Amino acid sequence: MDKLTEIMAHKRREIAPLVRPVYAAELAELNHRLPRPPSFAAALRRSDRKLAIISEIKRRSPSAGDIKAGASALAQARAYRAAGASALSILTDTEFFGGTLADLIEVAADFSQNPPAIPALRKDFMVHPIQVVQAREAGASAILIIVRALDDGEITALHTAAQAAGLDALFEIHNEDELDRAVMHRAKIIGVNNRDLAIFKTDIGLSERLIPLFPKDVIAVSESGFTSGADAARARACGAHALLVGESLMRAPDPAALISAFQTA
Ligand SMILES: O=P(O)(O)OC[C@@H](O)[C@@H](O)c1c[nH]c2ccccc12
Repeated sequence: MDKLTEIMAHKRREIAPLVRPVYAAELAELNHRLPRPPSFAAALRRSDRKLAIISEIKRRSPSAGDIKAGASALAQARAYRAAGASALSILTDTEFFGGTLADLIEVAADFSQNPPAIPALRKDFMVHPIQVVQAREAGASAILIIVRALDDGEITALHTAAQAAGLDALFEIHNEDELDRAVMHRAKIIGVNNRDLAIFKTDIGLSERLIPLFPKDVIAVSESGFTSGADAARARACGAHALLVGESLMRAPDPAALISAFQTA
């Protein structure tokens, strides 16, 4: 069994006790009642032509092991914001990545009380609309849809729920077939994960192959494996609007210097 399959099996077991029908009316009511989160999509389209940097809070991962065990999500988020990050990606999976939904709640609450708020992606293995309810309540601006991990019915349910709740969706893909599926679902934001989650090999060449095939109106994100301005320059050259960066920023003694190197590549 590859790692993604293992993670998805665990996630389905983890959320099983929470699963219940989630109707459009409930999501619309939630969206109406809660303050509107900052737009994730808008943050990725910068007017100054710099690359948008989605900065990730990730304490550990199956591929890297411990990255920054015990890191404060709030301190990390504040450092990223001060460094000019366009958006955050907050891992909320505990078992494999050492994050929690409480990390997202803490950061979103702090940012809304002490502006400016930058949008946060709930980075988790979404399988059911109940996780969209959680994301909206926690203060997220977007959810992740990993195309390879889901069937088309699940994708429709998640995407429809996200739209009803006022959230954007980042569709994550690894090959041409998954790109076709994301486009069929009318994805507005598509990310190429340069890391193959089955075997943990990272290759920015995957973005160079796939991003030029995106429809012109889609926001293009290149995810994983960025450590230098030279890496970022490759993503920009093939048409990426945004980079999703985790490990190198978590480890950086000065995230601001690295973010600025990525932005101006
Ligand atoms: O730490 P990196 O190599 O900069 O990668 C960040 C991000 O792309 C990666 O964490 C990621 C991409 N897709 C995911 C899906 C689930 C969990 C994690 C991820």
